[in-house]
Amino acid sequence: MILETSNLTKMYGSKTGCSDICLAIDKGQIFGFLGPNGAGKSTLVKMLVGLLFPTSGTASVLRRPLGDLEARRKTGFLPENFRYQEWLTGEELLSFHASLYKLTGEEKMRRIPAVLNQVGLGGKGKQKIGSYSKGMQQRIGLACALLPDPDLVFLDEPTSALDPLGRREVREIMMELRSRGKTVFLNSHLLSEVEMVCDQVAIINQGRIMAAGAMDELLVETVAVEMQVEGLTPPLINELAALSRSCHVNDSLVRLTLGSREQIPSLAAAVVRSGAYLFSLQTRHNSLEDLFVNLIQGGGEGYAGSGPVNC
Ligand SMILES: Nc1ncnc2c1ncn2[C@@H]1O[C@H](COP(=O)(O)OP(=O)(O)OP(=O)(O)O)[C@@H](O)[C@H]1O
Repeated sequence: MILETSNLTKMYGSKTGCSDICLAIDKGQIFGFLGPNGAGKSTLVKMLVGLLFPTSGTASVLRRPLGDLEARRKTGFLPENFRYQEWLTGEELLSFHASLYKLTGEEKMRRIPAVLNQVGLGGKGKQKIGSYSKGMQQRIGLACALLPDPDLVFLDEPTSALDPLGRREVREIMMELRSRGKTVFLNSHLLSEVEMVCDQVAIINQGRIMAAGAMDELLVETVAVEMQVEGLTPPLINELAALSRSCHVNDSLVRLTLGSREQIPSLAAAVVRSGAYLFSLQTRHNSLEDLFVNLIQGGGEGYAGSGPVNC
């Protein structure tokens, strides 16, 4: 495993940053780490890149203990709220980061133009960072993270300042990294983006992992159903709610989430038995957003696929 944590916990005094985090992430994956504001995402990433000491629990990064210098040299990190020295040019900033990574002179000469091209800043390296647009600043941050050709890269909201084309380019960069066997740990609020690129995801809320697994397994574990029913009565709504994980009624439209497709006939049977009229029943693609909203708003019935949960 490229990254493993076991009961990793961070307390800020009596306040929980994150608690009992158990993850195991394999090489060559794009791993999506999701959660609402204040859930504990940055706390976990900061522990994994060596910026915070855990209160308890253990972790290994690139098969070495937390804080190991060799592992840090092969780890890239794009923080969420970065602010680089505006008086430096893009090349000077990269050169500074290359020294921090202890790249040799030859590596510097090779990697700096390579990462500038990779993030779409080819030809812009001599411009001062103060003159960069927000999107360009995000790109130069990504270039810093990719500078050592890392085996593992943590990207905290890497596309928040980018336009749709820029977002697509960053997705392509992540996929290209994966195709070379690199591992990407992606923190993002953009669920559709995570759904497009990630192989595995974990959802965290109030410091605890609520769901984790391979993306395709998590999304088929629930079935979303929409029914058009005339003559809904409170007892019928109660019966439908009892048959489903979640049930929302708006006039004659009933939206439900089921644990499996096998439960669909019992919904139809309940409607017919009650004397109401079933005009339509359709299943719809369950998006990551559905899963996220159900878990966070529904108080969290956890799902665990065969994926990245470690304990
Ligand atoms: N330095 C700190 N001192 C005290 N509490 C902190 C500190 N940093 C974070 N917290 C608390 O820890 C919890 C997790 O915060 P964290 O920043 O890890 O969440 P997050 O998921 O990254 O949030 P966001 O998506 O808003 O960036 C929150 O309740 C936050 O208030």
